[in-house]
Amino acid sequence: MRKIVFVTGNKGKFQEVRDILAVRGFEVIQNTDGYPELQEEDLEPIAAYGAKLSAERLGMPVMVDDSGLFINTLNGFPGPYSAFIEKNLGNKRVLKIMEDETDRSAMFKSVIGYCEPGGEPLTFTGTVEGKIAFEELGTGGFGYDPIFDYNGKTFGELGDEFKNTVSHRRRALDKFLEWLD
Ligand SMILES: O=P(O)(O)OP(=O)(O)OP(=O)(O)OC[C@H]1O[C@@H](n2cnc3c(O)ncnc32)[C@H](O)[C@@H]1O
Ligand SMILES: [Mg+2]
Repeated sequence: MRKIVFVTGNKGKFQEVRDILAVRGFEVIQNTDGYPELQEEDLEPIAAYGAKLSAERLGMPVMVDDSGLFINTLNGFPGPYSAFIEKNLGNKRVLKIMEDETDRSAMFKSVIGYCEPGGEPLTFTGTVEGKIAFEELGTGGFGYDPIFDYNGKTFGELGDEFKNTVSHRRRALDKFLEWLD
């Protein structure tokens, strides 16, 4: 089994990456040392910086995952601020902001950053389109999953096993694995 270190403090992300990569013959080891997240307009530079910094600090190849929810009618908000908004407002307040909006289209995006010590960071991006639900539904997943509607059911309702076949994270990891091979 090939081993890979994943720097993240997010248990939900770790479990998904672990499950998706296990099937492909990887053992994923979580490292919770963290890295300062740049304030950027998009996720790629945040993931690249986090991967580079972590690879040098730990002295081994590492991966990170910077992800977020982009709501079209809010010009992509919360996007790179997704963690901050999740923590400080939460799903109920996001639903409140979206209360009177008819365009509910949204996108989840995941950027996997990978770097080896002394090397340049690489990024692999995956997205999935959906809609902001009108209420929180389901107990699966984590974070924004209960309000992210994918073809009529939320990721919270659909559960991890299904989510992992179509998610932004799965799509980003597919690209990463293709590159690794
Ligand atoms: O330690 P790190 O990896 O940075 O963990 P984090 O939770 O801070 O993660 P991000 O900086 O990437 O912020 C992304 C936010 O979006 C949420 N999120 C990311 N992927 C998600 C997914 O697949 N489903 C639901 N919410 C998600 C996540 O819970 C965070 O609040
Ligand atoms: Mg974070």
